[in-house]
Amino acid sequence: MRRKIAAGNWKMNGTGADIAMLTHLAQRHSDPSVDILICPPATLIERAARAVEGSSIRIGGQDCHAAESGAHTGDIAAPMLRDAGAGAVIVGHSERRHDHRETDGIVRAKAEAALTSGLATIICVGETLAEREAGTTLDVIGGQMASSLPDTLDGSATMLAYEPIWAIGTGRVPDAAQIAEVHAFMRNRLRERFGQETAEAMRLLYGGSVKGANAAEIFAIPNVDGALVGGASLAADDFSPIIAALEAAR
Ligand SMILES: O=C[C@H](O)COP(=O)(O)O
Repeated sequence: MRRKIAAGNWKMNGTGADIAMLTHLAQRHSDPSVDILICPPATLIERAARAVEGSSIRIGGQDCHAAESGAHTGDIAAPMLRDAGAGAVIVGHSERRHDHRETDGIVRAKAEAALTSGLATIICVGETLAEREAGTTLDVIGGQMASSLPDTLDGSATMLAYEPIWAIGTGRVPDAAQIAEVHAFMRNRLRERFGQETAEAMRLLYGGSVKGANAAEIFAIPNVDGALVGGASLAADDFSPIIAALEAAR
């Protein structure tokens, strides 16, 4: 049975003052029946990890470099994230793919580095609005999966996040049938490539305008094992109802 996960991606938001949010969240969810992960900006990882010590909240990075160390100004290696207190990392977010021109090959190398370092790894895929409207969504997702996922992976340490780009930060969410179709497709593709055991162990997250108000409906969709939440993960009052909806969906 896959344990559900509510993952928050703070993106380029947050300063030291926002660490208090984590303490509130930890108090509200002292014994959660789902995993809770917060990925703050790199500047806050160490402080965040210290703030949630002894609680069930885990801290993750938003990106890592494919190399273990070296001359890569401004980048952060997976072992550095571990050292700072992170237990997970997101790779291949559409904002990284777009802003930093990260290709599937780069995402795959990052995922390999993250998994090798012992970080739980969330690999993101998702189509643009033009691709959705052209009817090529499954081709796009299939292609991203084929080229962004490492050939060998630990299903329990690897998560796949479906994030339609047109739903990120827009308030626009695919309908339940659209999410169900993509998630079933992803599970099947995983089964074909990695076998039943790995495919069943991998958690599939949905991301894109998840809020307290739509969380229950999204979590009722088959093959949705949790969410990758942006805007609504910044405040405990917004993220908490999403965690509660996920717990109720078990
Ligand atoms: O990583 C999170 C996603 O990009 C979703 O962001 P959002 O919840 O603000 O739409």
